[in-house]
Amino acid sequence: MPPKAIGPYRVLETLGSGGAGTVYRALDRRSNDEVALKLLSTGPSLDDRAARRLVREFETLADLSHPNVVKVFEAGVHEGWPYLAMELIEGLTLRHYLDVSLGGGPPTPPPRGPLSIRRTEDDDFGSVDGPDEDPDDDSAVDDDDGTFGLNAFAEEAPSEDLASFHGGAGDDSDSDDVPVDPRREPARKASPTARPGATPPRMADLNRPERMGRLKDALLQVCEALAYIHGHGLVHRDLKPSNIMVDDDRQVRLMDFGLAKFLADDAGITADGKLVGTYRYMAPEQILGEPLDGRSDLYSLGVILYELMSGRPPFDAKTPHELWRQVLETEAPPLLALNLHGDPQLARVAHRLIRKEPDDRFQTAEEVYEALSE
Ligand SMILES: Nc1ncnc2c1ncn2[C@@H]1O[C@H](COP(=O)(O)OP(=O)(O)OP(=O)(O)O)[C@@H](O)[C@H]1O
Repeated sequence: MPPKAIGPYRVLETLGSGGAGTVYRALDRRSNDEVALKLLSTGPSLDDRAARRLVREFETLADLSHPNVVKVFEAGVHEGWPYLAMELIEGLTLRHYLDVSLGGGPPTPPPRGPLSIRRTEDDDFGSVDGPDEDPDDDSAVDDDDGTFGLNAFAEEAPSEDLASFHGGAGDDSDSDDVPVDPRREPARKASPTARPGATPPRMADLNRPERMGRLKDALLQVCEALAYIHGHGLVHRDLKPSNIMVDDDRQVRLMDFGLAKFLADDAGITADGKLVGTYRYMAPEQILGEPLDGRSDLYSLGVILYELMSGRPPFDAKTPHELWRQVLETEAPPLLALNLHGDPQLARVAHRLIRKEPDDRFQTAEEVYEALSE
């Protein structure tokens, strides 16, 4: 049962839950405006000092204003748990917006005018209707036939407990002060990722011009948002498809910005030893607990692009340990080997974004924007 009220907000319904808490549709009783209210269920225990820090950090965010960054209104504390009031987005997360496994994705929005962002004249966003595909054809075939597995679009649970990778309860090793050490053997598998009942889409579905147009359009807007926050000296730290929402007008909003930083220290580790972020999208330097900058977000953007183009993440493993090994040591399979008819320019952009060394990636979101526009 959701709470009836949180601070000055009346809770109307539950919108969804994630690793860090639950999001409600709520009414601000002071203004009668509807907001999205995120009640965090993880994080520091909120003594007075932590509560002051929460309010201070989110005051900074509330000052930010960009059409592609979700507006944060205020932060508060409800029965010891922090909450954030933010702009209510009527739309879908990027994953669902581009999900072809549910019978072709959401209804095609009507064509709209140019976005408020820069765009080159020859951008090709494809026809709105796309080529004829049989929506009933859900034949499950394997990767060799050009489709991908059931768990291709799923995400892992974030904030896995590092202690669980250190040999379990009997392990008295230095788990408290070791941020992330991929050489350690994990004690258990990563959370299950398959989405029950999902039908593997075909590569032809992934490559539909209408879908590729939506993907490119959304990513250009993500670049705008990243350029803005990086320009303010901030790093998102947990960029992934579920933290990107697309509203009914196809306007993208970057979500959960600032949360990872609030929940963790500079190395991305929480007070109780958890790594904040979502493994699949983490840059090598983030896994290693090294200092992050905007290029770490660009790595995450590359994973998103690779995954949404090929139907599988660049590094796919059953355990965090194996995933970290791959991210640190191996090269991702060529995207165009997985998706023979994928867009070569977008594939090049994805591969450059997921380079291991930040210096070898695109250096700014503006550069990525330009490359996506070519
Ligand atoms: N501002 C918002 N407006 C409308 N719906 C929202 C908003 N923020 C979140 N939601 C909805 O609530 C769901 C849960 O969001 P939440 O941020 O808790 O989870 P997540 O991003 O999927 O995972 P995590 O917190 O682990 O990163 C989202 O998938 C989205 O559908």
